[in-house]
Amino acid sequence: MTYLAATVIDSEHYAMISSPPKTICIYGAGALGGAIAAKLASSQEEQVHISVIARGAHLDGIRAGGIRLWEADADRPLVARMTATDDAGDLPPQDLVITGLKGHQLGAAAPGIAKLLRAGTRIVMILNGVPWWYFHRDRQSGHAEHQMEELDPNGDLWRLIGPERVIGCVAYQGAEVISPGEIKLSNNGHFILGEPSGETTADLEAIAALLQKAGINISISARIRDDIWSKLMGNAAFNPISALTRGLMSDIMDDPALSAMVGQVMSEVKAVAGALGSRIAISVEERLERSRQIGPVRTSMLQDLLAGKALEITPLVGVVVTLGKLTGVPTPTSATILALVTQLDRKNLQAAG
Ligand SMILES: NC(=O)C1=CN([C@@H]2O[C@H](COP(=O)(O)OP(=O)(O)OC[C@H]3O[C@@H](n4cnc5c(N)ncnc54)[C@H](OP(=O)(O)O)[C@@H]3O)[C@@H](O)[C@H]2O)C=CC1
Ligand SMILES: CC(C)(CO)C(=O)C(=O)O
Repeated sequence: MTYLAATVIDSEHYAMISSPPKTICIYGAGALGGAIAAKLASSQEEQVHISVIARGAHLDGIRAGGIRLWEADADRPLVARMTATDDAGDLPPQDLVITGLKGHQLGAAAPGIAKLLRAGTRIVMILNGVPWWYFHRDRQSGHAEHQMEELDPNGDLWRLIGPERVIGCVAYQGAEVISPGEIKLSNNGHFILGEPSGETTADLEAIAALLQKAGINISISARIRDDIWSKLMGNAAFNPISALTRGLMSDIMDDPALSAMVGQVMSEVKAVAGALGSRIAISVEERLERSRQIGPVRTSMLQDLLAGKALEITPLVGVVVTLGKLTGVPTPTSATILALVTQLDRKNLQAAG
């Protein structure tokens, strides 16, 4: 396990009652959530209980044959069986919940997630983009505890879950559900975990160790917001542009006009992040080069478009524009892409019925 920056210890944090956690539920066991569930279920001792919340045909697939997980370049899948349901009320309160939901799906799932909580339950939220809890215990922006209505309509997540339970998670791991219950990873990726406060808590270390033991590459960050923005420099550009063009990441990078547009979005995201007090060490040129190395990957937004599902637009694109306005940073390219991809989403959902 690596530590990405110096840490500050602060005793005021939420703590798991059972550490390491004995009951773990993955809520939204899709591409990334399902991959983590399969690895956890295959690596823990008997007394640790892993369950998943999924729905529809994917849930049927998991119930019938477990999660079949194809690591990148594997010649056979890892098969992991676990308790699977679409009703959180079927499960007892948990020590740890890991969400694999998209940012725009969290609000609707909040009452279900709340059923899994008791004092001390921690929640790792795997998310691209700016998360709903972003300003909780934020000492760098001057907007501490600011709540973003567009990410958390009516404040349901803040009220029913509570930002104090959350551990942020940034995923550098490509994944796709390729058939019900079957998941394919596109690389041997890694995940970054961090408390919103920047502390290295006992919970954070216990959860990181648990995931590491399951064969997942984990880093702990004392500045998780910096990591969120560094990742978002890519997703704010590639995800909507890939949906608009139906192109793979490599198709976008091979097109000079599109890769220039990616660079413009990256500059805007970096400027907004800087205005909120984040330190992004990577330059736009280095970030572009890193994205080029990812190769022929279908982004999660393109996967959703092709499946006729709602797109994760607000956390990845809309919030960049909103926070640009909050901080006085111009975001013209992001605003244009936002208008285009919002219309695409509307038409795509109409066509899907
Ligand atoms: N996939 C990738 O390569 C990467 C994704 N990310 C980010 O990680 C996060 C998770 O993405 P990803 O793994 O792709 O997401 P997926 O869409 O693959 O998984 C989400 C799963 O949750 C299910 N779900 C949604 N709402 C509910 C609900 N109320 N009850 C039960 N199940 C529900 C979805 O079902 P349904 O399909 O029916 O909606 C789906 O199976 C996103 O923020 C994404 O941007 C980050 C890096 C890479
Ligand atoms: C493009 C990718 C895989 C980069 O990790 C991603 O984050 C996504 O598809 O949302």
